[in-house]
Amino acid sequence: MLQEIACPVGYSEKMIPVYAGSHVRDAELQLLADATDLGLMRRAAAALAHQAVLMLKEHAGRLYGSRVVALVGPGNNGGDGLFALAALAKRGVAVTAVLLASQAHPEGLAALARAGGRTAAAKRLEGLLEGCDLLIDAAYGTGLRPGVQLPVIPRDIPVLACDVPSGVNADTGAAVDSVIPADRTVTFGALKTGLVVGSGHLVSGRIQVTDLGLAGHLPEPEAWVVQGDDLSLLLDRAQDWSAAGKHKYQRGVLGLLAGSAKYPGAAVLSARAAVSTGLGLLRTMVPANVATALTTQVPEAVPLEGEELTLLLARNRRNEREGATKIGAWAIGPGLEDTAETRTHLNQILSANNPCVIDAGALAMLEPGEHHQLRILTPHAGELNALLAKAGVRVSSRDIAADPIRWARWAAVAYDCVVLLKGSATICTAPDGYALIVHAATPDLATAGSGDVLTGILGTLLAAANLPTTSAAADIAAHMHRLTDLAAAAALIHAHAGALAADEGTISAVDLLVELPRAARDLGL
Ligand SMILES: NC(=O)C1=CN([C@@H]2O[C@H](COP(=O)(O)OP(=O)(O)OC[C@H]3O[C@@H](n4cnc5c(N)ncnc54)[C@H](O)[C@@H]3O)[C@@H](O)[C@H]2O)[C@@H](O)CC1
Repeated sequence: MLQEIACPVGYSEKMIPVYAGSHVRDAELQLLADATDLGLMRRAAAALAHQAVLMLKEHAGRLYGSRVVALVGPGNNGGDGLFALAALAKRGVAVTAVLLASQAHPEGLAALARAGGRTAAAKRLEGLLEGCDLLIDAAYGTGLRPGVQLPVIPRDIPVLACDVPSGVNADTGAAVDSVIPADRTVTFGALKTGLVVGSGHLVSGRIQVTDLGLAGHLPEPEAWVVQGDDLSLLLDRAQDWSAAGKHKYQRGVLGLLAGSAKYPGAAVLSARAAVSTGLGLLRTMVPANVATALTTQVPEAVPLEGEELTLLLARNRRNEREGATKIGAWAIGPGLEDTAETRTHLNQILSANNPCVIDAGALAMLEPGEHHQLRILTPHAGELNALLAKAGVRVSSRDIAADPIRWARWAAVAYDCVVLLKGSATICTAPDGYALIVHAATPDLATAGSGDVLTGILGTLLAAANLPTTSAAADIAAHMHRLTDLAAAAALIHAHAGALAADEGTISAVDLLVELPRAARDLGL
């Protein structure tokens, strides 16, 4: 789902910085050490009440006489909820704070009582939800500890989450089974990691970031969320992308090693995606039984035989000095099966040190520990799991879902390359921790062949980026960042193609291909 994120003006020029929830909490505490009043909480509560008003107008069609129930926890999150209820009560809304614990924020309780709001015990929640126009979830925010059990809220009641949907770990995106999904989340001080990845991303709804003046108290962001209009920024950091005046070799030559009798379509999908993204020339290495289908469906592709590969890789090395490589990058893996021949080709290609994207079948043939390769691995959670296991790191798919940035980073370090972890929130990360997050526009992107399309898009971007081979890379960290930018750029184009295709109904990988040229053009490629 495309996550709509609204930020205050001036919050971020382009990419939206993301911070671990606990870092934001620390920054708030630092700020409070300077100012001991309830200023921050009042500002947070005012923003929460404002969004509640918008939601009431949208869903109930009125403000006066509407009914709002808030789940109020024992900490400051509950305090925010109580002050917000008080503000709503002053505007004629019938408000009730359902107290989940024996204690609640004292000043918040006093403000609610002064405004004429009511409190109720948790056992009365079910009855109070009947006829309720809006539920404010102010049970737990960044202070959540493990082991919480939350009440079930009927799906037809709109939910506004205070800071973080209760049950979500704001540092990681993990969520308890009883998490309360929100239609909208007002988050305070900064966008939190837990809202944009993992399960947290799926239950946060539309996000409104409220500035609390924490700048100067926050550490470096943990990651950035990138959206469609960030594409040019991501690409421009790598090079001049205008195709004007370039011949086909300068627009990029991509080698594709893909396909098998079992998965012939994967090679075709990657090849078509590469060509549709504006590649100069595609050279394809596929098994004989896939070649005919590929030539028929991608007539632009020029087949590459085993012997020619050896010659070409040698020529690549010679031409590098003249600045004109014959194959600029490789896309390896879609539909690939582990055979002796495949391994020979794979090793040949990898030893040439061209920038490459490694996907699907090729991931299973990769070993950790080779250093300084300009590679992007594109696993889904299951493949990441296997990659980590080979590197001696035992985690379950559930662990990965609960803290995807962390495990994607582990793999990036173990394989010393960029990792693009696919998911409804795709995470692109370099070994030094630089990370970008791209949200899928539609859950339908999780369809067979969708990853093959992504590999083709990314292959084209890599080929056109004219990156040096490893030996020429003076500053490997800077190059890893460029690869991360390109990986996120490919994910953005892929996501936008998905959004365009979803406008027409449910989507298949072929629908993505059809929309690719328009998606690339819309985003300014
Ligand atoms: N610190 C500040 O200055 C500000 C904090 N704000 C709000 O404060 C929140 C953080 O406040 P807190 O640090 O008080 O944390 P929370 O209010 O999120 O939760 C902490 C409270 O919940 C209890 N708790 C946590 N997990 C539990 C579990 N599993 N079972 C039972 N009880 C559990 C804790 O014992 C504690 O009483 C933010 O999310 C935000 O909503 C905002 O008001 C802005 C300013």
